[in-house]
Amino acid sequence: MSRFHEFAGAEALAEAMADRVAATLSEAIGARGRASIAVSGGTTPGRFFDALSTRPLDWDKVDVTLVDERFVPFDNPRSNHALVAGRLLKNAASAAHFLPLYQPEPTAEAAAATASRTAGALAAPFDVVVLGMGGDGHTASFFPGGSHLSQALDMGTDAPILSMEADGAGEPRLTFSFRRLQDARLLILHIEGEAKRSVLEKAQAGHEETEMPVRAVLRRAATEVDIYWAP
Ligand SMILES: O=C1O[C@H](COP(=O)(O)O)[C@@H](O)[C@H](O)[C@H]1O
Repeated sequence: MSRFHEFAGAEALAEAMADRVAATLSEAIGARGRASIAVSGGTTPGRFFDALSTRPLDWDKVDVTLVDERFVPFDNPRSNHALVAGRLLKNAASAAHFLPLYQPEPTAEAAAATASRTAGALAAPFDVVVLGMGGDGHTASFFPGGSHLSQALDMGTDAPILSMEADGAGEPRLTFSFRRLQDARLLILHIEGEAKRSVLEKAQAGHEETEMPVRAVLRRAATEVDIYWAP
């Protein structure tokens, strides 16, 4: 199940999404003393990060992590951590506590095991999860043909963070499991552009998760998905 929120442009979307996310984090701090958010990387969330970073919140009580990461160090231009550091962890949000998925281990598999003990130990469920989607129907690092795709999508998988290799992924990846993402108190899928709207419609029209893993989120997430879209 999902709700579709359409905006005239990317700026309006970023501001509205930042208001919604900030309100959810604020409620969480009020209710439980701390709040958690897992965000995506890639090219889409930059404007949203800029907007969210200015929202007045008790940011020192907010834990921020990534839904997925490329297995590259911070100084690599493809690092999702570097994106979050530059666009989100600034202004008021510079006081937030960031938990990285990347770990300087010899393999992505070893890094996933280490990250499972750190970021993976954040209390479940997340207060907020913001997912993106690739043109191939991947979300987080649930890639079609991914080496650990079936484990990542399996609700029986205990490991909170897994490694993933896939032809379309570039470098090896680290990803939170579907189980750890799907029950967030606020679960957002953020996409922009006509091409991604078409990909979304194709995903909504079919069932096969191995073909388009975002279908797991659209069809099986415990939390209703809020889809934010602008042309
Ligand atoms: O590789 C990734 O891609 C997706 C989508 O990225 P975009 O550039 O099309 O916005 C992103 O959600 C994911 O976090 C990232 O690692």
